[in-house]
Amino acid sequence: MSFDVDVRKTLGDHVVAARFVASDGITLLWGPSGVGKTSVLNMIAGLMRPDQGHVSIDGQMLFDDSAAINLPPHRRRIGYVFQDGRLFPHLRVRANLLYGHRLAAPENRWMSLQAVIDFLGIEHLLGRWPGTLSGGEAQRVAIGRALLSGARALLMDEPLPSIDPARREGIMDVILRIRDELVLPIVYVTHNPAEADRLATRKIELMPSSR
Ligand SMILES: Nc1ncnc2c1ncn2[C@@H]1O[C@H](COP(=O)(O)OP(=O)(O)OP(=O)(O)O)[C@@H](O)[C@H]1O
Repeated sequence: MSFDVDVRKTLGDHVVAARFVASDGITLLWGPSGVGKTSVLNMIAGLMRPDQGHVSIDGQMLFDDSAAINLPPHRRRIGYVFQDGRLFPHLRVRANLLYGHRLAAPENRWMSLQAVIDFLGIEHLLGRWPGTLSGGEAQRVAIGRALLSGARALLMDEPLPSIDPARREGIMDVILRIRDELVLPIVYVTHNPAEADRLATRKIELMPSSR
């Protein structure tokens, strides 16, 4: 499994640009605040359209401006885990987990609900409302929802700062197990050097540039 990303977009006075090829492991996007890390994740996910470039995963072109290819987010099979979890507040944990699973084509559902529950240790949370979860619990559910959607890669945008420091270690272990046991490639954004050193297989440094 590999990413091939070469994207460029002008946002106001800034030009956001990133170019990398990444195989398995955790690819860290690194750089100062405002350089465009989240924008690059959004371009990979299909939530923001690059002005130029391409995004492919495992040889399948997801975006290519020169060939007018631009797959919508739900057809990219890329899971996105946000800093704040973003669970659906009106659905219990079980329904949140199953949301993307029901929409995924059966042949892409490579993990069952039970396998995800066991992997993340969240059996006891299934009947809870998102509003009652701790930051760490909510983040586990968000990761579970991404895995159940049939994702072949994950994007993670600062998934740890919203979590109580005592629970961060547990989520970091989950992320390392996703890398090593599930062998899913992850593109990861953090500002924390210790987290970066612990997790990064490779580091892509984004440089500020103006137009
Ligand atoms: N939709 C948009 N329209 C205009 N400008 C935008 C848009 N989205 C982001 N920007 C700007 O583009 C720049 C890059 O933002 P982005 O959030 O990608 O940076 P970042 O590196 O993730 O920052 P941080 O580390 O602070 O989260 C910022 O100057 C931001 O204000």
